[in-house]
Amino acid sequence: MSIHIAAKKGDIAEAILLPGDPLRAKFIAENFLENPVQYNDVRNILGYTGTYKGKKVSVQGTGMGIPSISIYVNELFREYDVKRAIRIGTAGTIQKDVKVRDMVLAMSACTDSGANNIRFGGRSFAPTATFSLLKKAYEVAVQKGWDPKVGSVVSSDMFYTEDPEEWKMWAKYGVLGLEMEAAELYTLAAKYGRECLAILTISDSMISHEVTTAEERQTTFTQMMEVALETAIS
Ligand SMILES: O=P(O)(O)O[C@H]1O[C@H](CO)[C@@H](O)[C@H]1O
Ligand SMILES: O=c1cc[nH]c(=O)[nH]1
Repeated sequence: MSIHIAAKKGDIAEAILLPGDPLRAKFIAENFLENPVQYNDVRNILGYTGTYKGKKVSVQGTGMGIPSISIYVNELFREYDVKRAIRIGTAGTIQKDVKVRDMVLAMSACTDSGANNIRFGGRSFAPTATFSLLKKAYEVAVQKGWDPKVGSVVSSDMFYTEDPEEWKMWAKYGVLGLEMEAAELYTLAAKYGRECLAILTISDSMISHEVTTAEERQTTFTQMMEVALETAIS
């Protein structure tokens, strides 16, 4: 047991998928894993372990934002020996050629978060995905006939920014989309020497203002789930 996860050592696989939404974790467990067992319901942050194509995989919600994912990933790395952590999240597009429902593989994650300012005393760390996972996820997606976009995202502390046009500054620098957790996952993976990747589905557009429903975000972004599971067991 850790403070926020009610699992015994060994209950959680070395490879884990990390959606922000705990109900996305439940959906994956119920629709993709064989013999899923729920190991966590503390704070309704649901966690499950099962097998995928015969290999042990876990999936667990992280909640929204860097402080929340930081708690779960710290505990998963320190107390459960998780070795491979793949975030599967949603993001807002800030580029015209990245459309709603597109898949984004986050090669790197910029951030405005206070977390890395505290850690690095104002110096700038470059949170980066593990190349072998990025390569595998890209190959799986392409092999399935999908068209993943690869590039940087920004993990922001603010969903509702003071300046609603702030995203344009990131867009000018080629950043593909907005989300709220990848930079912390990548930073902690670097600290603990683990593998990490964030696979995102575009759920809304800052440019066209197109949005998807909560139901869609929970249950229909299955391409990234499949790519994440194939990458997790590779
Ligand atoms: O869909 P998830 O994984 O929660 O990811 C995105 O959605 C939430 C905001 O709606 C933030 O957590 C953001 O990173
Ligand atoms: O953090 C997020 C997630 C989805 N869409 C956004 O605009 N921001």
